Amino acid sequence: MSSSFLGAYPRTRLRRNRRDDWSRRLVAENVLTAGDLIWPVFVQPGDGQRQPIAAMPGVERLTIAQLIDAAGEAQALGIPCIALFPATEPALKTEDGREAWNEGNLICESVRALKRHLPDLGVLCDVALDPYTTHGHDGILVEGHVANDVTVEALVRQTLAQARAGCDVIAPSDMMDGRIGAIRDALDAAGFEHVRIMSYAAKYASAFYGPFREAIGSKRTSNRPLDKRGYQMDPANSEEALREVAFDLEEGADMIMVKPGLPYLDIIRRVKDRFHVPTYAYQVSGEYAMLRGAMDNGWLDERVVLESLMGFKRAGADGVLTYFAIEAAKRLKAG
Ligand SMILES: NCC(=O)CCC(=O)O
Ligand SMILES: [Mg+2]
Repeated sequence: MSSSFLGAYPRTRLRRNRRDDWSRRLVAENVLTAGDLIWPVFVQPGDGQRQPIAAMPGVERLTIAQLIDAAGEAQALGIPCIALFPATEPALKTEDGREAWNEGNLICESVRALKRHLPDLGVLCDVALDPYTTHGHDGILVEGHVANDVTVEALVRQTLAQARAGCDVIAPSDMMDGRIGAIRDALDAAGFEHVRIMSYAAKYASAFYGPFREAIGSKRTSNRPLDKRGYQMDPANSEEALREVAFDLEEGADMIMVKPGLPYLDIIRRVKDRFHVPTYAYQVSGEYAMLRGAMDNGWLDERVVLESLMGFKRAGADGVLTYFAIEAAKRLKAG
């Protein structure tokens, strides 16, 4: 025991700094601001009503016109960037997911509209085939397995379509080997050397993505969830996550992501300590559903939103993709 604890009472009292609001703020080690948030938004075709997502109460699919309004609100709240995910019409889905590189697809049209109306808001586009394939896998199947290299060629086509539409951040979420290098080369060759890459570098095969699949309409009709363990990481592994991140950085990633968030805070910390690069967490749909469900039932109060986001900052994340972005930014503003 250190000498400060000798005698009847401690000389060093950690509670002193906790006594008042001003000194708590003065000693705070981490801060969470709206500038740390990326807001994922689901876009739907047509010009109908906002569509609720049953497993994500409070989250709705938006038409492009509704997206522009919502994105304007996000920007006004200080959120730097939004991420777009499409609810693709079933008729447009194919074995090879070719709608992904159709320059007129819902995502490309959304990006063009956003850039026209809100040129200073960052726009991030996911790169992977799952919203566009009939089978729901992130790539092209050959003999029942997602084939790496033909999928990478498809992802490059998808990337270029999104970059031409005006996308600022390409975010490959497919976990194919070598895709970051291929995408970087293709972007540079096409004159898009300013377009950033945020790699989903350590993306785990997780059951926490369940509600997302409903949101983009790639949920299986059978009860058996789609098995993506052939390309996404095993939750048992963390050394492997460091190798994934190392390769993606070598291949040219500007920012890297760990996904899901809350059950993988240890990975964020290890990645940050090892590589010292811009690192992001994705608080995924299942994490949103857990917290939202508990709040809606009165089992947890709403402070859990900012507390969960601060957890990512403390773990070493520079920012968080979160469906709570608007709500969190409003809370931060309210103080
Ligand atoms: N590529 C994006 C996702 O898979 C999101 C998962 C989620 O929010 O559950
Ligand atoms: Mg990889």
